[in-house]
Amino acid sequence: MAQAELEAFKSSMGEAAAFFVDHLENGQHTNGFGVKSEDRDTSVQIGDRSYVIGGSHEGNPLFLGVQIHDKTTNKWSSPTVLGTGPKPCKGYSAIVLKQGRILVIKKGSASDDSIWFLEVDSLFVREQRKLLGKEVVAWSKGVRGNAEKPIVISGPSGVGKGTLITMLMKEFPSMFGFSVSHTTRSPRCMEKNGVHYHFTDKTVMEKEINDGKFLEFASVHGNLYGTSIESVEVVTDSGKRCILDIDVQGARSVKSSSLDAVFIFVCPPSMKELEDRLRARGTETEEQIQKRLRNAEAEIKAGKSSGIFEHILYNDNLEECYKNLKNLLGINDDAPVNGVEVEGINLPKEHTVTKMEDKIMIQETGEATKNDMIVLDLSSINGGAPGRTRGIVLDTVKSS
Ligand SMILES: Nc1ncnc2c1ncn2[C@@H]1O[C@H](COP(=O)(O)OP(=O)(O)OP(=O)(O)O)[C@@H](O)[C@H]1O
Ligand SMILES: Nc1nc2c(ncn2[C@@H]2O[C@H](COP(=O)(O)O)[C@@H](O)[C@H]2O)c(=O)[nH]1
Repeated sequence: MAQAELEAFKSSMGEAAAFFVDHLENGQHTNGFGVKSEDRDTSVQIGDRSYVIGGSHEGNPLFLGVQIHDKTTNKWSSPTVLGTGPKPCKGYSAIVLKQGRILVIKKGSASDDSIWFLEVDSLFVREQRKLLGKEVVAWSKGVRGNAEKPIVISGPSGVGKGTLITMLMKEFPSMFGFSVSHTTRSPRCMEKNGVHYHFTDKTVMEKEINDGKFLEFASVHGNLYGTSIESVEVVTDSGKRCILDIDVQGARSVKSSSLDAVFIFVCPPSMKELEDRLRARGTETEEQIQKRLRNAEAEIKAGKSSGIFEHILYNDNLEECYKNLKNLLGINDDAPVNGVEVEGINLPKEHTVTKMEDKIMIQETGEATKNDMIVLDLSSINGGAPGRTRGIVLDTVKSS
């Protein structure tokens, strides 16, 4: 589009402050068959709205921008953007999918950073829109293949969750990975930042929660704890099965999220034994021990009766409980010790994109092209914002 045409176009579309619109699509995107494959910004139209993808988000050069133009009001708006989105790059192809998603393909990017989904009217986005009372869109990174279900382990403080998880990770280091939570509590003497927890400040954590960076969070024994989306995805991306050690409130939030997990609750043999273990650990003051024991009663009740947990383990004899944990996870001596294979998606730098039902055809363009075509099968995609969109199947069709 020439500069003069662009200016005329921008004024006819209403004012988009400091946002360069390279081109806007016309009706071809409304039926889901439209394609954009030029440099810089791109846009797709869904109903009366154009979603313009490009530039930067709120002036931050590390975050790709999203703006919405509403045809009925002729107004531009900047939605709240949830999730961790792609960094801006040279150009994008975008295509409208079902269920309020836009597939965004980055041009010339690394294989683990090429496929993204912008959710504009998914279940998650609708919920967040209602919750926040404002316009919301959410990014989700596209990943090839599926991951094994994460494991959520809850139970009262001192019951032995950490001990069991450590045993599992020690015996199967390439199979399991720990989701490192954020917390506002102070580190214990042996605890390392980034290993046991991400120790953080309350204001910083609250800001990140508001920015949609957390899968769940809760106030536990007087401090704020939470699982960032990144903490889970980092483990899953490395091909390992993710383990979350979180309280019952957190487990409840995860249960109602898009993360399909296995939920395990660990019970103590008695309250007396729980108290003895907490005291023997020697990490809490008397006041904190009392607080944790008071909370334990309610947690055990909720753990047994809330319907969140499909497995209840009693940690009396440690070795026996560990064996039961391995059994319910289906780990026996014949189980493979490797995680899921992780592969990126290598896409040609210059390409055109077409859509046919659930398949996206990516055809290389340019002088050195071999005319091979990459097909992304999206018929089995699952998950989505605020986490990854998994289950992309990739095929290459060689030119004859
Ligand atoms: N079956 C068991 N028998 C005796 N002691 C145990 C048993 N399991 C764990 N312990 C001990 O109990 C203490 C508490 O265990 P652990 O720190 O793993 O609990 P936790 O559930 O992770 O607690 P928190 O929620 O506070 O992090 C530790 O000192 C641990 O060695
Ligand atoms: N909801 C969440 N609960 C969490 C998270 N990380 C840990 N926890 C729970 O907090 C208590 C106390 O832990 P401690 O390390 O201070 O002893 C324990 O029950 C954990 O399960 C989290 O990210 N979210």
